[in-house]
Amino acid sequence: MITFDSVTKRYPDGFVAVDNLSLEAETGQITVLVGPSGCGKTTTLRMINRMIDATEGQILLDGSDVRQIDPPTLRRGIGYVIQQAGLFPHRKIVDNVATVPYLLGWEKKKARDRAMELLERVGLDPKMAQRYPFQLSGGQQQRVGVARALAADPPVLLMDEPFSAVDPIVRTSLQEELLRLQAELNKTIVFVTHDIDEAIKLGDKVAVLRVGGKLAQFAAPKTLLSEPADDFVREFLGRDRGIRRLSFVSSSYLKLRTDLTVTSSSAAGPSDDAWLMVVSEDGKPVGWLDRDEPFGTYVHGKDSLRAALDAALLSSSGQAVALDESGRVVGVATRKALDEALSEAADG
Ligand SMILES: Nc1ncnc2c1ncn2[C@@H]1O[C@H](COP(=O)(O)OP(=O)(O)OP(=O)(O)O)[C@@H](O)[C@H]1O
Repeated sequence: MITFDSVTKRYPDGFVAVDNLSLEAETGQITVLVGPSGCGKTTTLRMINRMIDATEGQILLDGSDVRQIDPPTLRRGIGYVIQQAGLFPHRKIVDNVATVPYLLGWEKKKARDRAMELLERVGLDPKMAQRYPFQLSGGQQQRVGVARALAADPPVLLMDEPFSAVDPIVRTSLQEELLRLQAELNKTIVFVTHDIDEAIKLGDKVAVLRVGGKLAQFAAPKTLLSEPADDFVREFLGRDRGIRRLSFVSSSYLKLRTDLTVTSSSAAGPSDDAWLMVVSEDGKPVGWLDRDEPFGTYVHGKDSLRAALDAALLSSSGQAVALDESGRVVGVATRKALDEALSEAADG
């Protein structure tokens, strides 16, 4: 766990970049620092590995004051990923990833084997290992940056806007990759971004900072969206806060109709105006009976209410087709069911 205890950073010119910050970044979780430009995110992050020293207060790493640990020892246990990866341009990818193991005196083969294993882990083709950084795309370079930070298996990972220099599609896949990796590795990650959507997607907890380095709110994404502490946080979260909050509401509350499905073999014409979902022999959705309209599906109980609503909006039926995890139809969520679930979500 990383504990900030009343930490202030005053730069030599007197400027206060971080003001009396107290928060805890839990072990094995992703803690995101988010806020507008200049609010002190990078300063906060760099005080953890002592690239910058705090002026007042204490930062504790599993109970030990980081000021009492000499910086090289401290940094051995802390991986660091920055924007645009910061790779060494004249070193091959494999050697970039093996940088820290080499510094730690690992034998060359062991260091390279570790680098190859990590390249695969972050989703890169092993063929990339022999290339130089300029021969990789921005997204690939970021993956290498993550692999390099993980090379010595540090328990803590600091990430400073690591995905902000890549296009939105690559960015989404890097975010997903990070969540997948984190599910396996359980690192203590402190992640800086100015993008609130990224913060909400990645953070177990999110610290919203305001200019002047003051903590505005520190909470789980769900709480931020439902109970922003003040107008600054509310505005920073943006306009569609209500819709985004549905991402944290389970679809398991939706009441399903099982009488609105028909099997392909028994399908007859519609008896009334109801939209009936035709289901194949093996339980998969085929389409609406006698209506050439698209349909949307979601995984019941696993996907969020937002996903179910999105599925419903994909056809003029206004209904979402509920599947189990193996893709078999378990029922249909009607407009009425969605409406009820939405009112409950609005209350809660
Ligand atoms: N060495 C320094 N001396 C004086 N002021 C500094 C110094 N370094 C940073 N600052 C100021 O401290 C404030 C916080 O900077 P910091 O880089 O931590 O912000 P940030 O939230 O990471 O911003 P961004 O999102 O733009 O990267 C800024 O106003 C910056 O100008």
